[in-house]
Amino acid sequence: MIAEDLFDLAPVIPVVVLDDVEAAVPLARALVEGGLPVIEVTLRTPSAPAAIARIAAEVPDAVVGAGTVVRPEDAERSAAAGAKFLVSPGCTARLQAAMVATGLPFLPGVATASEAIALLESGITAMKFFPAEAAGGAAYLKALGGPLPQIRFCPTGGIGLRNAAEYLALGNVGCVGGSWLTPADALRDGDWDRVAKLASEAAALRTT
Ligand SMILES: O=C(O)C(=O)C[C@H](O)[C@H](O)COP(=O)(O)O
Repeated sequence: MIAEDLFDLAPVIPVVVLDDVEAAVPLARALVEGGLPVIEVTLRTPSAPAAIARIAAEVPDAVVGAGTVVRPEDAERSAAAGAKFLVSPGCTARLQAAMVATGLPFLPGVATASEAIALLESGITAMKFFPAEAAGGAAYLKALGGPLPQIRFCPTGGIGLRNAAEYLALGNVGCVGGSWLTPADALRDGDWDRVAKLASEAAALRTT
């Protein structure tokens, strides 16, 4: 799998912050059932590597990756846990080298033309655009597509059902990411029906 393949699997990548590792498998099943098989588990919580491992082992239809990869060792331990892809909010040469070394597809984060060009110099054409809304939103991303049409982005940060379609309509957007599919209270209460419903609403967004 290459990073661009993630764009073809689903219009939305749920960004998951998991405290309870026991929630990982039912949560992943609910997202898959709703039509969103690509799942990003952020490394913001200590349970993330175990959650990734559980989903990789027990939910074969899910494509589980690691988010909030900010240190080289984050890339290594995510790969060891069984992550199928990596996502970072920004990128440095060291972090890029560590992600490349895993052999996994990855979406490095950028917010400016210079950051995007630096990655293009390494042949990387799939990137995360973060923080999407705060950095300028769909209008900004559309403008980047003028001089840099070869890059496809996964915008993340401030995206929800209300504005996802605006991004997905852009030619340089492969998919969008966001945490709105997995509200903290739904995870706490084990309300998997609600998660599946949010996922199916989002899965229906694909316009192409
Ligand atoms: O954790 C990471 O790797 C990030 O880079 C940031 C997340 O993608 C966003 O925080 C999700 O944004 P919201 O949907 O606005 O909650």
